[in-house]
Amino acid sequence: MSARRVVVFPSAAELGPTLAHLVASRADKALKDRGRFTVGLSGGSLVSMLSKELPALPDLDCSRWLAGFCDERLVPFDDGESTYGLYKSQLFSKINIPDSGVLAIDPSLTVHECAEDYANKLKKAFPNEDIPVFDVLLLGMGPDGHTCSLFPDHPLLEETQKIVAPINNSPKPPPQRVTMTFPVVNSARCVVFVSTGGSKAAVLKQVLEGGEGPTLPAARVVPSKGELFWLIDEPAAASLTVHVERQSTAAKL
Ligand SMILES: O=C1O[C@H](COP(=O)(O)O)[C@@H](O)[C@H](O)[C@H]1O
Repeated sequence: MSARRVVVFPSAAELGPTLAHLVASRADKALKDRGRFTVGLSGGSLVSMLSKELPALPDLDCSRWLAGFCDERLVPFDDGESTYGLYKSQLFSKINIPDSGVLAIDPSLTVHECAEDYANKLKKAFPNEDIPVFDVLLLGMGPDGHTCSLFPDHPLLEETQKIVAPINNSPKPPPQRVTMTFPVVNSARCVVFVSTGGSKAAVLKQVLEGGEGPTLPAARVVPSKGELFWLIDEPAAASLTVHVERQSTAAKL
């Protein structure tokens, strides 16, 4: 386990370019070391940030990228809630990632079949690993402390066998989703949380500093060998007392 780095930016506008540089630098390393770059994407606010910042990087070559989804909502791709649908129209259309480089769910299946099908796609994409080891997982955190579709007090938090699990009763709509489980999340080489806005301040304090009550899902993300970054803005960091790094402009991490 390497040290957690909490990096605070004045606003999301300064944070975005640093996120893009971080992804690009880990992609360069992965391409040199292993000939491909594997990245797990999350939905929510990350979609627009990545879709703005990644295409703005000069010379970004995504031809050997493999992008999966840390979680996905079980809705048709043309539904506004589909994370794949949003990335397809906002990001994949602007970068040179091949269709074969995107591992999407099959939304026509039942939620259980869909989770199994997506797990099989991951196993095929990572044939030499019992648990897929992604180069980078990009995560968000909801105001309740959930990450991926791993929600507080949900039995899925204890899942140790499956690499992808179905969820039928997500407290945040839509109710049916599939999600990577903690064994996959904590096997990644690098995990990057992005959390912005004052609505995240209280939960961020609990996740990063602890407190009473059960450990929130986002606080259970502790990569066993990989790096862990929290990229946050000043409003989200407002209540923190732990050590943080402050950056006023785009930085290389
Ligand atoms: O529902 C979801 O929410 C989380 C957090 O989203 P945010 O908008 O608060 O950043 C997201 O990471 C997850 O992928 C998504 O399915």
